[in-house]
Amino acid sequence: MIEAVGLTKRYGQTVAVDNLSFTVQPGRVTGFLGPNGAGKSTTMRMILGLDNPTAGRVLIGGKPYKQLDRPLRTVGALLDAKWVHPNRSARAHLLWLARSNGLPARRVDEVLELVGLTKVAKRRAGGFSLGMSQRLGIAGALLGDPGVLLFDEPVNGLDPEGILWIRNFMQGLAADGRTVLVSSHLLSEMALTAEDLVVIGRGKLISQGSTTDFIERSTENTVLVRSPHLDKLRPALLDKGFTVREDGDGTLTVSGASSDQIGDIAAAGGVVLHELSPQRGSLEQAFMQLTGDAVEYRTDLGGTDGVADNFVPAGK
Ligand SMILES: Nc1ncnc2c1ncn2[C@@H]1O[C@H](COP(=O)(O)OP(=O)(O)OP(=O)(O)O)[C@@H](O)[C@H]1O
Repeated sequence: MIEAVGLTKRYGQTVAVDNLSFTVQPGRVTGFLGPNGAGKSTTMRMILGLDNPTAGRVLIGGKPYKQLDRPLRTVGALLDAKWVHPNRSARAHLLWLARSNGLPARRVDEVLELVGLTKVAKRRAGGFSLGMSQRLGIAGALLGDPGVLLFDEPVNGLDPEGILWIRNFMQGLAADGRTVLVSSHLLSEMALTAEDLVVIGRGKLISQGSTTDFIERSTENTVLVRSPHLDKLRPALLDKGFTVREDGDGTLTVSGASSDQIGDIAAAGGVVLHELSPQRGSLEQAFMQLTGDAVEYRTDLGGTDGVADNFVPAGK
């Protein structure tokens, strides 16, 4: 478990992390989300003892990182996949990491196998594709067989196969009972990967809880109805107090009613339906809704499109 209490980090005038409290539970993947500059990387660095909090604390299994006896056996992290000597082979890189942390060499071969790099273990890491580099970074994080894992943007720049592999792998680690915290700007991917979310903006906590709750709380569930008899159905729905929006293409979007209710009303009025489909809000819509005011830089394009552009950092 990771537990942050009143965590704060100031760099001069900038408050990067502001009185942030949250917990990350074992046995599930927790997504760490926030607009650019929200303080995610700074928080991860503080969890890993790479940066000292100005105030507050963050504990891993009840202890600050610096008090862990054998840190690599407690927590593993992938912060920067390219953090590897380019002329070293994958195996040599991991052996160096293992030796400097008192871990046995046989563990290197185990983690290479786990991430599927055994066949290329002797190739120089500098020539690796991004996907292979991410796997090597993950192998490094797993060396000490830690119960807590942190991944900063692990799917950035990966192809769909690489993204799927990382998703399954992280979910497998969580299913083993590990605590897995992962930051990402790919919200559709996070919606599939993370059961829980910690969402921050301008260094402050915006939301913590299950991904499903986060989406349901901040988006509206509607039902799309297609029928050749909208003129008959519309007044019947309004009569029941539901909100109806005419979409202009032979469909209605109904708020406040379940598809069962709409189906019953249609049947009672002898209205033929060609489509009746519940529309769920997306993580992206929920994120826009809840983090709108916390965006550090915003172009004035209007609408959510302009805001969305700011969430995808250049080069990330
Ligand atoms: N070493 C530093 N010195 C000064 N300011 C810093 C430093 N590190 C981070 N900051 C500032 O702290 C704030 C939070 O940055 P951080 O990199 O933690 O955000 P982030 O959520 O990881 O952003 P991104 O999604 O763009 O990676 C930003 O305003 C950033 O400019």
